[in-house]
Amino acid sequence: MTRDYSDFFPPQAATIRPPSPIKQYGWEPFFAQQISVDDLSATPPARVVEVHRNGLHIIGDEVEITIPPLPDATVGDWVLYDQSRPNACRVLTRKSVVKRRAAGTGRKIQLIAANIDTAFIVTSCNQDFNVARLERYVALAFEAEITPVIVLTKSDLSPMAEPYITQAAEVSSWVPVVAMDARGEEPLAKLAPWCGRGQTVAFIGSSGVGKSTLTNALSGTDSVDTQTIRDDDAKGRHTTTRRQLHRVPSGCLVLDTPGMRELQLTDAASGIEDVFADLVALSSECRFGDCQHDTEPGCAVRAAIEAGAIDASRLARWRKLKAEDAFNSASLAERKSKDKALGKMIRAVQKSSKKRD
Ligand SMILES: Nc1nc2c(ncn2[C@@H]2O[C@H](COP(=O)(O)OP(=O)(O)OP(=O)(O)O)[C@@H](O)[C@H]2O)c(=O)[nH]1
Ligand SMILES: [Zn+2]
Repeated sequence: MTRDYSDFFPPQAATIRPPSPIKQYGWEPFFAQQISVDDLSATPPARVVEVHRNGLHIIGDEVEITIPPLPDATVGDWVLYDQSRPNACRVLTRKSVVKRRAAGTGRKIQLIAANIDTAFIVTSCNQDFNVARLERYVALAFEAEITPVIVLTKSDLSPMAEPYITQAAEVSSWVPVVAMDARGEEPLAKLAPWCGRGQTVAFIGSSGVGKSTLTNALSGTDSVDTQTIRDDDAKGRHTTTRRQLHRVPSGCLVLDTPGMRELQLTDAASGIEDVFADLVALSSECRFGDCQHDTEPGCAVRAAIEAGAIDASRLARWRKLKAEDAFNSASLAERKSKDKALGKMIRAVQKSSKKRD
């Protein structure tokens, strides 16, 4: 009898080879279940890792190529690469998508990025810290179906980071808060839970809060600023054209697109409801279904404020965010309409946003 000793030997090289490119780029069952085995061999999946003016750079298993732009694809999308008709590649259903409305006529929806798993909402422990802004970004992430994480940088500069952490934690009980000095080793360890292999992350926040510093910390380099590709645009100004996913040593993919940094609140009604879920729940107990929580009798929201259970400023911020969203989401025609209520609300929002940033 021959005995099988194979269990005593180390695994064969073949079984420990690195994951396939698509796994490294975040391929997972959510996408796999959208395609048949036939699709898989005829039109292999590939991820859009970079968008530039004349095409989309895609990477898959044994595929790395630039294809013509597809009207409904953006950075982060998975496409089924059709070699014979590259300009007709199918875009797979997304796990998440960030969009915005273009300025100007038509206010068409523009896709910013797809299939982001985690949005790191970055602010610093100093005068940049602003609860209303955090709520706005968290609402955007919820709306886009992205996991938000609040990152407080410059904890080394503030003798008292604790009050900032407490306030950030009050934004939503669903959103973790991590504080750090973005310049050292801390980011790698503290962001690790969201930065595993194939995870796609993005940094959102105002200028100067440390987004590039954090990106460099994950990359283990200080190359982000210097690597930015800049093109002269028609007006002779320098604008960055880079919209790309880059892989970092931990195996996660960091999205770097200027559009992510300048997000407006648009079409985010349900994201706002999620951030203010406590107020939404209370509203359902108001006597009137359309209660404005103003002077109406039987208002559960005002009762909670009077009882000290919620802060009046939180109600004010909820209203402002809803108004801002309604304004930004309105079509041009709606904006021009003579609807007095909308006009009044728009003026109020414009006035308050001038004060804000
Ligand atoms: N002391 C300290 N400085 C930091 C920290 N994070 C960032 N900085 C510094 O703050 C400055 C701005 O950081 P950036 O990473 O360029 O900020 P950014 O968010 O990428 O800014 P934009 O590119 O303008 O959007 C740099 O000089 C950083 O070194 C931190 O945690 N502690
Ligand atoms: Zn009410």
